[in-house]
Amino acid sequence: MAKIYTEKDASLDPIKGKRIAVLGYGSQGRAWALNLRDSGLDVVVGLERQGNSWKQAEADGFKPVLTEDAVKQSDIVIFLVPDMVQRYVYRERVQPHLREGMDLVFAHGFNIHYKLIEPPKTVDVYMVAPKGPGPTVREYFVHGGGVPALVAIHQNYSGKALEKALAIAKGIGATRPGVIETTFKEETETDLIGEQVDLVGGIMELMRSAFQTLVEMGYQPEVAYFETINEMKMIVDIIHNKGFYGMLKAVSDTAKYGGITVGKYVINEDVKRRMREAAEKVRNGKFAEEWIEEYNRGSPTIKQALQEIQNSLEEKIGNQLREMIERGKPKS
Ligand SMILES: NC(=O)c1ccc[n+]([C@@H]2O[C@H](COP(=O)([O-])OP(=O)(O)OC[C@H]3O[C@@H](n4cnc5c(N)ncnc54)[C@H](O)[C@@H]3O)[C@@H](O)[C@H]2O)c1
Ligand SMILES: CC(C)(O)[C@@H](O)C(=O)O
Ligand SMILES: [Mg+2]
Ligand SMILES: [Mg+2]
Repeated sequence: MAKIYTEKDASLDPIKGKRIAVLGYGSQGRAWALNLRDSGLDVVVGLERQGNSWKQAEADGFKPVLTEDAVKQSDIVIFLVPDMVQRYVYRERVQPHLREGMDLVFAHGFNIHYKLIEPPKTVDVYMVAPKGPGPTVREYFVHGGGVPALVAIHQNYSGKALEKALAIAKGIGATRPGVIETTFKEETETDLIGEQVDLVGGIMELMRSAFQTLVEMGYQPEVAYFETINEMKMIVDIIHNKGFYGMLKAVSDTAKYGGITVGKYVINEDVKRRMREAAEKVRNGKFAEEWIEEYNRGSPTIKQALQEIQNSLEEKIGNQLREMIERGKPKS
């Protein structure tokens, strides 16, 4: 059984009075900086230059400073810049100012697990990895909840790394639901595998393939959009609240029978074999190598795919229907 920590196991005391540098003010950076500040902690936002993130941080009431100035004045440094950028930020802005006893904190284990960053033994290195997108980390916190997270310790120089990881988790709201103890290896590999085969890649291509199938068969794209893409949230919300059994209870017997039989026919052993292949590429480091190379070439695959998706029929139809979709959303 996994070790789960909740509010009663965590205190802010181990990090009270310490200054926390949040490096990056994007998806997670903004959520963490705001949540930690609202939890009464001393946060400074560190950024590379005066761009959009800088303006956003100022609009939220922070006084951002350059990355290395944030590092110099802080005890705890949280890496919330993109994974591919972290090793450069570490090498150029963090490492030269590292002091014995400082903490390096990650929201995902990529750079530590694949040894792109190798900190000295005299600092604590730990992770608090929210299991949800940054804007949700903020939204749940504001409404009194929190997104569950994983915590892991890579280096425990002080002997207090777990207490501090739990304090950060509490500060962002994650101990309200609970946090699970893991390792950098388990978090990194499961996070990458999950987002590839399921959360990001799998679900998107499942929905797009279903949409395209209906349209290619001559059905109206608007009808196809509501059927294969828009309704997904409603079904997933029921799974989220009540599990698969609860979802199957909520749909018709016709949908139950069709779903149970055809689901396994479409998402078959062959699909699972490919999931396993993708997972092995994460485990043996091939995916990391491939992603680093893509990033070093200027991320052409990402750029091309974003353009293709933006111009796709499903996206255009979705944008056309967005007003209608918005009108139907609950008002409170
Ligand atoms: N996005 C998520 O919901 C999510 C969820 C869990 C964990 N994480 C992890 O959190 C970390 C941050 O990811 P994110 O998605 O929030 O990042 P992001 O892409 O939203 O980060 C953007 C921030 O990084 C800065 N930045 C971008 N390029 C930079 C560069 N070249 N040099 C310096 N700063 C640069 C931007 O100015 C901005 O402030 C990653 O380790 C990621 O794996 C993200
Ligand atoms: C939000 C996700 C997909 O769970 C996260 O892992 C990320 O990398 O953005
Ligand atoms: Mg991820
Ligand atoms: Mg994730």
